[in-house]
Amino acid sequence: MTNVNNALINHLETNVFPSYFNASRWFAGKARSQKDFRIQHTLTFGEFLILIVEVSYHEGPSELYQLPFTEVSLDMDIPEKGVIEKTETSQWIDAIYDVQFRKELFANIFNATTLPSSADQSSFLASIKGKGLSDSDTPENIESHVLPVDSSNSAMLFGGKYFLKLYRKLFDQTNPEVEMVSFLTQHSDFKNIPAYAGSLTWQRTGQPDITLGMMQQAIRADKDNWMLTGDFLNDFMYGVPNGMFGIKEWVFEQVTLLGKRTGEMHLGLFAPGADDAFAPEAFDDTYRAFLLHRLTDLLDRRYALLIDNYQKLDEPTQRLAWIFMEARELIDDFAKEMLTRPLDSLRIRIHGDYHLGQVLTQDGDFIIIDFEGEPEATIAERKIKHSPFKDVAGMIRSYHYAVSAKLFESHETKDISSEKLQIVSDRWYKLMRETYFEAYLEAFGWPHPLFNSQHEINFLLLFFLLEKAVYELGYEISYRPSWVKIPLRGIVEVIREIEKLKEPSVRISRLANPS
Ligand SMILES: Nc1ncnc2c1ncn2[C@@H]1O[C@H](COP(=O)(O)OP(=O)(O)O)[C@@H](O)[C@H]1O
Ligand SMILES: O=P(O)(O)O[C@H]1O[C@H](CO)[C@@H](O[C@H]2O[C@H](CO)[C@@H](O)[C@H](O)[C@H]2O)[C@H](O)[C@H]1O
Repeated sequence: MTNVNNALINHLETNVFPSYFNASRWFAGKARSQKDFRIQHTLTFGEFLILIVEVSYHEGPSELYQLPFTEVSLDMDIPEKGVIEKTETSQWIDAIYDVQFRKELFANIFNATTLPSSADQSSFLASIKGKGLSDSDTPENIESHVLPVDSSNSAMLFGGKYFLKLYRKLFDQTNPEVEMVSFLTQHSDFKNIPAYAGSLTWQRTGQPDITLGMMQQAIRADKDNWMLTGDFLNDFMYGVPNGMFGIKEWVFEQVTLLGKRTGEMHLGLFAPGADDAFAPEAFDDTYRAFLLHRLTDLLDRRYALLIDNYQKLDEPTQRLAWIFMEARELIDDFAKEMLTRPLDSLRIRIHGDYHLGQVLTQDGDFIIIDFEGEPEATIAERKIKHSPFKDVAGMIRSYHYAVSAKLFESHETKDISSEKLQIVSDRWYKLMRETYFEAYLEAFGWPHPLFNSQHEINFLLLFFLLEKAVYELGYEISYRPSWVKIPLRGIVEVIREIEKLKEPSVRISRLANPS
């Protein structure tokens, strides 16, 4: 049984965790000024411990992280990233690298066990078994390994059939992903997600449950849709230098299928008879004010970021940035319409961070993953119901990203003028957007309570396209400065569409060619 005394706790907090956490891919606080690392709870899980570590910062809210913990002998082969500390006699490791810990996780979910995790019985580790876990996959002989997926969480595979995601940064609530995946698996006909197989929750008396992990059926994915769309574009791009605009019928079929699956996902989430967490809601005043506030706040932050980084941008990107800055009033006026427009469409729980990378391809069909919601949003925001057009806008933006990234960054097109590339890229994007969107609406047999009229459809789609592109601008400035022009082009495109809705006299002048 793993044991930690006060001296060890102190040592870990002071001497070990600052460097260990900062070297871990899953730690989200690397760029923040860290104050301290404190083991807030040590939860007993069979022979193992799960440490709940609070990281506090000099500014902003603190964060909670989960670190499974155990001591093993020095001769046990542990990947470097799993070794928390080596002593002369043993090594302290992240317990996910111990086969016994993984067995314990699987067995607890399989048996839907609830274990006391503190001596005073005030907290429990409760496992739930989902419909996707077969009774015949008994824990005794199940093989397991940690997946090399290096992201903000850790992942394990059991018997080649079950994928378990262990959440690292914890929310003080049930993770939205568990709510979404279990709802779709257990209360809808939607089949294009990996079925929910179970979860592990930390339960505390008088406080909200905290999700520690979720298990789903494993997907043998050939690739994700970002890669698939890249293949479409590689094919398309060969014709471009020869003045050919050719898209294979197969591409339209795949984009149509994605529109259909997206529609079916939203139909699965449209559940008028469901309880409060999933029942559709109206565009009431509080929600409208929330949306406006969110967009205005995002715009303020993005304008500030753009000004701070303006000198680092190349000239064509600076020109796009200018169009965006000049259009602030137009954008603000458009955004304010959210308060006053008649909107009878309904809103529901949605994916929340929907893009081509979140759709895997398997056996010629699509499987949708990663329902955790938008990384920048708070946990409460991630559970808010939205128009499903927020997801649709996310996917449309993704097609725009795919074609922009390919045509403007590839060797094959380097001798073509940016004006010409812009025309070709716009044409490809519009065709995909239209194909995807038509197939999406078709899945509902429009009209539908989620999309009340063509006016509402146009307005909501434009609103969420704008919001998404403005969100992406921040993501690119922070992580991929050479791609800043992609969301800026997306913003300019929305500006042009807003202009079209206005009288010609208030159209702003085109300061530059958006290239
Ligand atoms: N059910 C699954 N089966 C197999 N692999 C999966 C499954 N779900 C996700 N993956 C793989 O793990 C990666 C990370 O999953 P994701 O849900 O995006 O986690 P994160 O939010 O930590 O990035 C995906 O890109 C995919 O390659
Ligand atoms: O890591 P997540 O999948 O949660 O999402 C974040 O990273 C995405 C990039 O990996 C980012 O997506 C943006 O870039 C994609 C291409 O790399 C593009 O397909 C998306 O349309 C675009 O939004 C996403 O915004 C961010 O939340």
